[in-house]
Amino acid sequence: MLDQTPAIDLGGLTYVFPSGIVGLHDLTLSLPPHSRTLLVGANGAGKSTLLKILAGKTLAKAGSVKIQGSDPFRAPLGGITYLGTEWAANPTVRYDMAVPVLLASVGGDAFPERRDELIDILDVDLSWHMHAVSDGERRRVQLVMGLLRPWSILLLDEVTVDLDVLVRARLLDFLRRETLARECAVVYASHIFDGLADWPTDLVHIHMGRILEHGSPSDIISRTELPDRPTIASYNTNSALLDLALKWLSDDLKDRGRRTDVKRVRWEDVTSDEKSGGMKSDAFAAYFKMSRAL
Ligand SMILES: Nc1ncnc2c1ncn2[C@@H]1O[C@H](COP(=O)(O)OP(=O)(O)OP(=O)(O)O)[C@@H](O)[C@H]1O
Repeated sequence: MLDQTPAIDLGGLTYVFPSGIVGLHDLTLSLPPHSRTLLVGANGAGKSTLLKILAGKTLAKAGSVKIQGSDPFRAPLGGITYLGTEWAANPTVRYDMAVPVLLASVGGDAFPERRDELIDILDVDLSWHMHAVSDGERRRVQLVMGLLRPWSILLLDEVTVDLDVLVRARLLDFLRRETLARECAVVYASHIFDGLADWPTDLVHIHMGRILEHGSPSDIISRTELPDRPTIASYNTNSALLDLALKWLSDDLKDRGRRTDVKRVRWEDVTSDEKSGGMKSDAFAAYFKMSRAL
């Protein structure tokens, strides 16, 4: 019988920052094995916050998070790989260090075939030294290091932004092949939709810490009325996915309203009633909207 355990399963997940600001509100989401999920949302929507919780880096205040049936914070399974942009800013990856030394330090020799395939796909030059590479070249090394060990859940937070289009396309193709060949899943937050039309199996629209939509791109695109004219004057696209993202983010902006029109409210300002059971009350929704719009 096929294993039906979802790759990722969230039940009423709510996350509150230490400052008291609500970051994620009541997220319920199930992503199957072999899925490739694209998180779509404006800057500040909550994508990184969610990816860090999935990676087990932060503990959510309420609700449940299960990665292949286990809580990634309390009972980490291993096999979760999180790749974010902060790695490249770490001074230690800007020392005069040869790339083969770095790859060996993360166990490259244990996966020689995979290592060599990734070096080829990401077009990494083994004579590079980390103090003398471009941002995109440094990113390629990060990706080879991060993808070396076969992961079961891969969480990518905008790490393809500084890759050239060819390397990005080859990387996305590699990830697609991985999800087809093994029981693994990818969640990818990106603002770049070029070439992604056929890549995701799942789209998740996040707005101000809430999931507004989840489904397959074809289902969502077929049920969404997309404007026949560009959402932004003189910005013409040939991609239904990009049109959808532009529509979602335009609607989100209207829904959020002007930043100057909202006042900051904190978690403790919400009554204990609303925190415990009435999360969907108008008062909580208004609180949540205000807290996220600042
Ligand atoms: N430590 C913090 N305390 C309070 N609020 C925070 C904290 N860190 C982030 N935020 C807020 O949480 C919201 C979500 O941030 P997050 O980084 O998850 O957004 P994002 O969707 O990944 O955005 P981007 O596309 O810009 O990367 C933002 O409004 C941000 O200002």
